[in-house]
Amino acid sequence: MSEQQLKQHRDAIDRIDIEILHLLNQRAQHAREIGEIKGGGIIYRPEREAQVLRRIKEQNPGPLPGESVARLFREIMSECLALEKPLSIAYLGPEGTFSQLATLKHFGHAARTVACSSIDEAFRLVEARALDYVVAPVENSTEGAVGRTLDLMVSTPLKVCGEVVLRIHHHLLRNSAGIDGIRRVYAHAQALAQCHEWLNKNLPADVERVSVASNAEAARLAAEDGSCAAIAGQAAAERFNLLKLAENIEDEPNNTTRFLVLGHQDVGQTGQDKTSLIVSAPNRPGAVHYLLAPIADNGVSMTKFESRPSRAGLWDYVFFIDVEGHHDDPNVAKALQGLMERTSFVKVLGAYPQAVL
Ligand SMILES: O=C(O)C(=O)C[C@]1(C(=O)O)C=C[C@@H](O)C=C1
Repeated sequence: MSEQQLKQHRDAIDRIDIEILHLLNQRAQHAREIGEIKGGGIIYRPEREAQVLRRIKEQNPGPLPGESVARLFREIMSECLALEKPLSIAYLGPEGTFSQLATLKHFGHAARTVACSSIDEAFRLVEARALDYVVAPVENSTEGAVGRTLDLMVSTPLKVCGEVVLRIHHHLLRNSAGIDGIRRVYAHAQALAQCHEWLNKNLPADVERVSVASNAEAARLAAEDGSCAAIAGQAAAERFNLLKLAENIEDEPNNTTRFLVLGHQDVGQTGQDKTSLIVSAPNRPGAVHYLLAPIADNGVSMTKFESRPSRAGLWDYVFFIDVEGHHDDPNVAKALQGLMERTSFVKVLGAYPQAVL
């Protein structure tokens, strides 16, 4: 390519960048005016954001991939929303955890993310309206449910208004090169379990495995002591300046964690939604089958079914159920009505758009 051709393309990029700049600011001006119309009401509208991102993916002519343009527009909306009112989001800290990554993936980088010392504290701060939303891990594809989040959902007045699905990649991190001399590996219990086979194959049997409160805490400890390693993600590696001795060491290559976003609002329909609910059933043969019949009878698909012992009575269970559709969709509404006729405890946690990114 000649210098002349290069210059022509760069001149075109310069012109386009200025056009994009003006268009971005026009967009932001509309968002600011929408903020004034909302007049102190609810600013964050998950249903509208999902529609914007889905439309962008559908109408994307390329060559940029749909996922990439959706990520860019995620950030554009994040900045536009911050002009209306900056949001503060609680997550299970410290900084550098997968919960923080999930929060940024969902709300974009203009949101203020606030690290909390426990999932309980994160819920409490949002319940007390000190922060706007909480992002809490609810299930991992390899390790299953996050019990504490499920337990909190039974009693919280908060409503589920979104979901985030995050691919989880774990790395073996250390403050110097090579595996020799590692005496101990720190990680969150779930990360240790998710990398169990890799550790068996690749580290000497006498290396101690120590579970700590978070992956970021593991990275912090490994940064301080050269005889220790950590299992954690990219964000923690960067934050604590650690070397990656081995990448993507999770046993299950499609390892994903699903998070729920909770706040104080109801979310409208988008046509591609989920509804989360909790029901209880007595511990009798056939009770669960009888209870769930209205879901199948109304043609509603169940995407999750998780049982947990109820705190109320010995051997009674509560069931965490996700179904496709919004609780205002006619078939879902009928299924819920049927459930309510068959059990004394149904709590609809919320309806929200299916994850777009
Ligand atoms: O449509 C709105 O209600 C807006 O406030 C605009 C906008 C956007 O930037 O597109 C910003 C924040 C909302 O969460 C949804 C969309």
